[in-house]
Amino acid sequence: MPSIFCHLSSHSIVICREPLLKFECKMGVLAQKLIEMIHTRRRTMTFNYYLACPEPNLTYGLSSHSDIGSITILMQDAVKEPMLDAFIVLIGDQIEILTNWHYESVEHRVTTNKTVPRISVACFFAPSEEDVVRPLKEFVDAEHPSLYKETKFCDYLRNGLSKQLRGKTNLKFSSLKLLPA
Ligand SMILES: O=C(O)CCC(=O)C(=O)O
Ligand SMILES: [Fe+2]
Repeated sequence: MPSIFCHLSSHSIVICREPLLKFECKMGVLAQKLIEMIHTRRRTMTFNYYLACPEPNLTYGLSSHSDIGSITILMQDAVKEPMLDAFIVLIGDQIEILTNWHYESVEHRVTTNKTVPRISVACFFAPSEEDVVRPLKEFVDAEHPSLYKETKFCDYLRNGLSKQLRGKTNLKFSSLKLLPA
């Protein structure tokens, strides 16, 4: 079993490079920077098992949230079957902050199924806890003032983990503008 974890963990780094390289095509900058800043640092993985629920409309597997880190690679079993043999790539809050809201972190939730349980594996890539995250200078100018203050990732993480999941409210912790409650 431990070797499966190692295999998944090292492959997830390779998988993570692909979507990050797409950033370069769009922005003409940054892919390497994003890769260096993000994926080589804090890497965690969760294995999720969602029980079947006879009344799925009355419960969530996981309520609505955006991921605290930079990028999440999600592997799902066949239950949801959005696309077999595909990974889902979710942009997390740290990419929203780094790109000064050029890319938005994606709000998502998990629903349950009536009859079958569901399994997923999520690989979370994030800055290291000592990293200070702020919008990269390439995304800040007179027309696009910085929307986020400098935040040590460990403080952002601690704040996020101390709260219930609730939409994109974690971003308030770093935001320089007033966000709706
Ligand atoms: O299990 C899933 O499909 C998503 C899990 C998730 O969003 C999370 O762990 O942050
Ligand atoms: Fe998530």
